[in-house]
Amino acid sequence: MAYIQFPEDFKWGVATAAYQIEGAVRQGGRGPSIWDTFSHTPGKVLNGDNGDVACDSYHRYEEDIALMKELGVNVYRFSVSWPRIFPEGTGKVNKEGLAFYHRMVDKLLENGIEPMCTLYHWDLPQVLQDKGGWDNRETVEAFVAYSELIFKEFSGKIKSWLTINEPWCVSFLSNFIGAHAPGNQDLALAVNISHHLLLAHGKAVARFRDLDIPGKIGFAPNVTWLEPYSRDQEDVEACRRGMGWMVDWFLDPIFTGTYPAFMVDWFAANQAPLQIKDGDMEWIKQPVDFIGINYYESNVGRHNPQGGMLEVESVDMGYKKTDIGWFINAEGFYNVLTFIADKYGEIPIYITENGICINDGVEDGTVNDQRRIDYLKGHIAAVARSLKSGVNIKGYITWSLLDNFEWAEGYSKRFGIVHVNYRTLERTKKESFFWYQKVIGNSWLEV
Ligand SMILES: CO[C@H](O)c1c[n+]2c([nH]1)[C@H](O)[C@@H](O)[C@H](O)[C@H]2CO
Repeated sequence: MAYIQFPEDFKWGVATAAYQIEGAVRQGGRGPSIWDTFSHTPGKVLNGDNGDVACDSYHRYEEDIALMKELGVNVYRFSVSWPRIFPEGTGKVNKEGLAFYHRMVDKLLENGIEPMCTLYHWDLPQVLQDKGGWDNRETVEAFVAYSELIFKEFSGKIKSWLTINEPWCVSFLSNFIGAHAPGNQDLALAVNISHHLLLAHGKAVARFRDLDIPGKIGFAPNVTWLEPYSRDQEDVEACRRGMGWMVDWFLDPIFTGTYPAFMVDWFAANQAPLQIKDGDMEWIKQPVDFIGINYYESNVGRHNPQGGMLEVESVDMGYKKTDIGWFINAEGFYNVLTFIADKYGEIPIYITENGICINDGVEDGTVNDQRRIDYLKGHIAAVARSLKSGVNIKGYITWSLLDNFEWAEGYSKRFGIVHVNYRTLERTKKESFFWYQKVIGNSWLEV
């Protein structure tokens, strides 16, 4: 049996997000978010599920941290619920909300687990959405004020910060495709929102620097790899668009201060012109200390004039699929990581999300999720291969510690290495938990 040894200082972790695990949506002074509204709107979430209770981690965080301690992780990536801090989005601070996160962060630190805080993981205060949400530049300033409060409140306790989780999902998935809250379907709106998200990110980074907060800050784009079905230029260009609006659109502005021209032109040709105000790009291109990469799947793509706004379609090449229907292809993980390193250089990278939807249930007190083990093994091996190729990867954080509220799919889709019984809220460690525990303990992978 061969082994891949990871660097001595390589970090291993698990990730969650506030709306997906906390519950207690009307407790502790929390205000409503766009996901409270969306999940309570009939037809928006499968089976009418919502995050009202979720995994009840607002009350059970100590049990969750005990699981992390047993697992042996050194990093826990979580998100702060903006409406738990500012129930109205701005203005009056909810002290109970701050106290909750202090309790949780203190418990992590007591257990030798480094907190990695995502400031925005999609739960925008509804009051701000009522004023236009991310389409309104005032929301940018509100985000900076919220970020500043959290920076100051947790300075010294939290030293790894992510501004925004997956701005592609917040802009295009939520305001063009419309599958997530608030559920708009308007490309011009989505392009404008994508710009405001980058502006909010850049201004928050600038404030972090001005306040001289100890630690490092980045953001977490979701990425994919689209392999052209053929060498036809049309297929190659279609795949570049499929990656361009997700990867280059959010990384180019931060690393070069400009948007990728091929996407600016494509959006303009689709009546969605990019509107930038003087000085915006200076704010956006604030240097970051690292980037979080969220990767799940890749596809083979080809040009199809009927293939949606981007004129691209996925070709089923017979790859295995997950229980949410995504293709499994660890090769694509290596390809996109090396693409990012080739294009954006030595920037430190944390894999801030990688995982698989496997809906196996509890049998005889455990969950034999061998397919999840196979996926994690292949994708962690791709990380090792990328490291060997010189990609500056500093850690791997799997999604997720717990089965949780999977957005528009509700509780029907399970990503956890710990099973959650949503009736009893009982946690059950899956076989993948014990497999990951061994990988972390040795910081090596058997291949
Ligand atoms: C298309 O996959 C995205 O990169 C992605 C996948 N995921 C995500 N983003 C989100 O950051 C998580 O909140 C989801 O729970 C998780 C699993 O769906």
